[in-house]
Amino acid sequence: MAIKLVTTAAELRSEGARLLKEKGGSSLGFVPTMGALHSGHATLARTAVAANDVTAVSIFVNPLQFGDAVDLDRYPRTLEADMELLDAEGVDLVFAPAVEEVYPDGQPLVRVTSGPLGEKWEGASRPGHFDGALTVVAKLLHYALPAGPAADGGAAAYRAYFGQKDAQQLALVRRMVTDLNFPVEIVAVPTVRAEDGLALSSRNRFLSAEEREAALVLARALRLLEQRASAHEPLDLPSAVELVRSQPLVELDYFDVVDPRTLEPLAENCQDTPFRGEGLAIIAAKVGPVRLIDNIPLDS
Ligand SMILES: Nc1ncnc2c1ncn2[C@@H]1O[C@H](COP(=O)(O)OP(=O)(O)OP(=O)(O)O)[C@@H](O)[C@H]1O
Ligand SMILES: CC(C)(CO)[C@@H](O)C(=O)[O-]
Ligand code: BAL
Repeated sequence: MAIKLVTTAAELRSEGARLLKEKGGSSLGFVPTMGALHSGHATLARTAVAANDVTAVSIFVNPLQFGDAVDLDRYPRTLEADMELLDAEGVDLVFAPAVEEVYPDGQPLVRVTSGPLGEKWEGASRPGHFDGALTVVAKLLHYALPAGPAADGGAAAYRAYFGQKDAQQLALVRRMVTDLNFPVEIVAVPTVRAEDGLALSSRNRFLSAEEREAALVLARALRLLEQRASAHEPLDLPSAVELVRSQPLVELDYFDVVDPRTLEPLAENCQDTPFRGEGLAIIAAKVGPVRLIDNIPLDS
């Protein structure tokens, strides 16, 4: 394997700098993950590798973003397989720190606050989740920041890749880097789906065959709205909600159409008038033991 595994922030820094120098490189791509990698993550890695001289991926199951200890304990950890997948995508460096490396003093006293944008939707169901996620993303972005000048003497370009599947996380990360002046470009990667439409997620493995089949209604309902939007028809959100509610194994949490940046509902656009403009249909539901989220951009 050409890929290299590092476990400390110091190693990540020195290896990153060494690789940039060795490749005469002027750009570093960084992909934060929690491991248990699937084709969605592979696409993030591939996108980063194609656009940068050096690519680093972090694998860290961040306790700070889990409210539920059971969810944290059972989160899948598959480092060996993850390394193989990333090696095949041409990733240079994997940063897989222990919890003590990231939080040497236990719980951090000072954290990033996600504000009102972090309290709605996913934040309402998982209180504190986005403060925990943004705090670790801030730390990871600092760890991976390319050191030293690029080959041409300027600063190395620094890009970080996030999936559109976690739309609220993406919107919050964008706000964080803007509001707090992080020197990194955030690149969004479209959601990768299974052939039947289910958005890939590390937690899908906990679905039984029957639950997985039932979960397809999420993507189906989103597609319905997408089709109506592109046909310039009224979205008729209530009928799409009804479709999801008709599936007994699916316990719907929320389903709405929102502004992609603020995640504020676009209520007036969802009923009887043809949909106009840009929106994002977002959905979350519990299917068996798993909380699933999905979304689809609407453009009309
Ligand atoms: N299907 C997907 N398509 C594109 N990007 C994805 C997909 N699934 C996850 N990602 C992105 O990969 C990065 C790491 O996500 P993470 O490790 O939490 O994986 P995950 O599959 O979302 O796991 P889970 O949903 O169980 O938390 C995030 O930026 C996330 O948005
Ligand atoms: C961005 C992230 C790696 C932070 O722990 C996580 O929330 C994820 O995998 O989406
Ligand atoms: N992909 C989002 C991370 C989480 O569910 O904790």
